Amino acid sequence: ALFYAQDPKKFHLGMFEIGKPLGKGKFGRVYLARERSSGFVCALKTLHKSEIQQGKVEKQVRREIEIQSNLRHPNIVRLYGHFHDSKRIFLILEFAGKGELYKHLRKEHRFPEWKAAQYIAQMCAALKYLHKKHIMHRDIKPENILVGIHGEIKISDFGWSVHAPNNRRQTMCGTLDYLPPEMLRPGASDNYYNEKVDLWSLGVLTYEFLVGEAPFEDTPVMTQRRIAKADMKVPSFVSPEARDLIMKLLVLDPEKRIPLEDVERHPWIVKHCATKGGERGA
Ligand SMILES: CC(C)NC(=O)[C@H]1CCC[C@H]1Nc1nc(Nc2ccc(C(=O)N(C)C3CCN(C)CC3)cc2)ncc1C(F)(F)F
Repeated sequence: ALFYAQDPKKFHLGMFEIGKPLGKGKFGRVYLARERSSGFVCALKTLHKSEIQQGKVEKQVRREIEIQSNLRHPNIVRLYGHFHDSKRIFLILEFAGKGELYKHLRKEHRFPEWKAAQYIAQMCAALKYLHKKHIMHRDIKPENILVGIHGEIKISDFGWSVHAPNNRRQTMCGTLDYLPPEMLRPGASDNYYNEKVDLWSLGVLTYEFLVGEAPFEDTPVMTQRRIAKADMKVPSFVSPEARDLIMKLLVLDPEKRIPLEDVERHPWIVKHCATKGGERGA
């Protein structure tokens, strides 16, 4: 709300006091920043135009800005505005006080079931919000999730998100671990997939939170083969309820994956997430 004091069209670098670097994004650094007149603290993500042009990702960046600017959800990183100078594009983003989820996961090796269930419930809420707008994220993984000051999680990086249905083939970069089989299937020019791709990735995320590694982690060739057959083993230390949810999300046929409404009501989620007003009599 602080930003609305300014005319949204006139953001510029001089408006911000730049603080410590928060880390490196894909196309440039991210800095802690404070908007001078309001004192509002945010994250300023810089994208180098040269690298964007080389990477031929202008369209993706424009889409990321267009999509994320219109999203308002506690489990989605807010994009308040953007501006550019001769060399860089600047995204004015919500500052997440507890940083990058994947760093917490690496440090803790794996999350206790109560924490994993609460994170998955929050992911469900964010995905329900996106899917209602017919937006599929398509790149759900720990690296794209941040942690807010109260321990709540926030997804970001909408570079791969698109409005469903989508029958264009995009070249994916980075890890294959989270890709659903229908995005790996070769050929089929009318290759058609929809937001159910995010359900598969939610299953991979649940597995990785509880086990500490992705279910199909292997060499790239083997990973693709194992995804295509949903070939994975759930270790015995994972509770039967959690295993049940994972097996209902990692289903080859997108139509047979458990919908988000049923994920929210799943016994493993209900057991660990006291929903407000949902409590049964003690
Ligand atoms: C989803 C996307 C793919 N990821 C990103 O963009 C990454 C790329 C680099 C930073 C992050 N982007 C953001 N990070 C924050 N908060 C934040 C980050 C790092 C720390 C932290 O651990 N340190 C400073 C530590 C403190 C201790 N020292 C030792 C190491 C760094 C603490 C808070 N808020 C908003 C953003 C956002 F996204 F809005 F830009």
